[in-house]
Amino acid sequence: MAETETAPTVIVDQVDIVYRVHGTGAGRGTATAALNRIIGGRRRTEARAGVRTVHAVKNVSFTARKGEAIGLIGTNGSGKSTLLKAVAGLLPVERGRIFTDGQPSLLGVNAAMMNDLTGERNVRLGGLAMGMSREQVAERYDDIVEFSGINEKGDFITLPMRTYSSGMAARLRFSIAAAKDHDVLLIDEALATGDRSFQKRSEARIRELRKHAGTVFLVSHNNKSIRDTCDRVLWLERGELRMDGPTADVLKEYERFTGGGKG
Ligand SMILES: Nc1ncnc2c1ncn2[C@@H]1O[C@H](COP(=O)(O)OP(=O)(O)OP(=O)(O)O)[C@@H](O)[C@H]1O
Repeated sequence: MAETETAPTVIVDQVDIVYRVHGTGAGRGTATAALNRIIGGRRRTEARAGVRTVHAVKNVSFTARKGEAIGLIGTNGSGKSTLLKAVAGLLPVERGRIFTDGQPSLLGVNAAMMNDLTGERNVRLGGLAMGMSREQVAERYDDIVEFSGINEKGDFITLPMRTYSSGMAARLRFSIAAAKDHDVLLIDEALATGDRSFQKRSEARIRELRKHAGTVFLVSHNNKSIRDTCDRVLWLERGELRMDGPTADVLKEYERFTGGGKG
């Protein structure tokens, strides 16, 4: 075995994920064309019965190891968030298997925060939800707020979350989750928000989490964040894993793909 090879934390083995949307009005226009492309014979019956299916992830396999920070890239709708949710155990797979070591924590911009409660209450409840004890939350509270930068322009932490911009809310979410060590931390776009100094703090924290032998996944449209944070990148396109390799190699191909238009 290679000296650098550490223990696997996530194994994704030939995974397919299909969304089924129940409703009326299916089977018209471009939706039909898209459906016909993505569904097999077995599911045409469902389509006729008004069940729309979206084959969001197709035959994806990879193994993640301790200490790795892995970027997930791909154009809109390519299946990045879907794959992350499945690794977090929040979505069932249609085919294949996902093994994870411990309970992965998903940190997304859509993660549940209670808008009518203050930032402070959300930090305390969010910390508990992340598995910290009451004492740990109390001990880390000041650091979490400082890390988030929420109070830089006033005492926002005592105001309800609904008064926050989406960037502030995303920063607070990241700060709560980052206050704890995770075996597997899944981050969806958190770093795309926030100013440069918050991004720098986040990147430094991700490096720390990696030192504590965790694995970090980062979904982002910000190639610079990916470059600064990740040593390996998975590129998904239309649900398929198009490339898996060192960050520089994958980003080079991806930038050629996105920057090159049709050519
Ligand atoms: N809850 C859902 N129900 C039905 N289809 C969905 C659902 N969520 C996502 N999809 C579809 O699955 C496909 C993959 O979506 P996903 O959000 O995983 O892509 P993404 O790469 O994260 O996109 P983006 O970069 O735009 O955030 C898309 O075609 C999307 O429309």
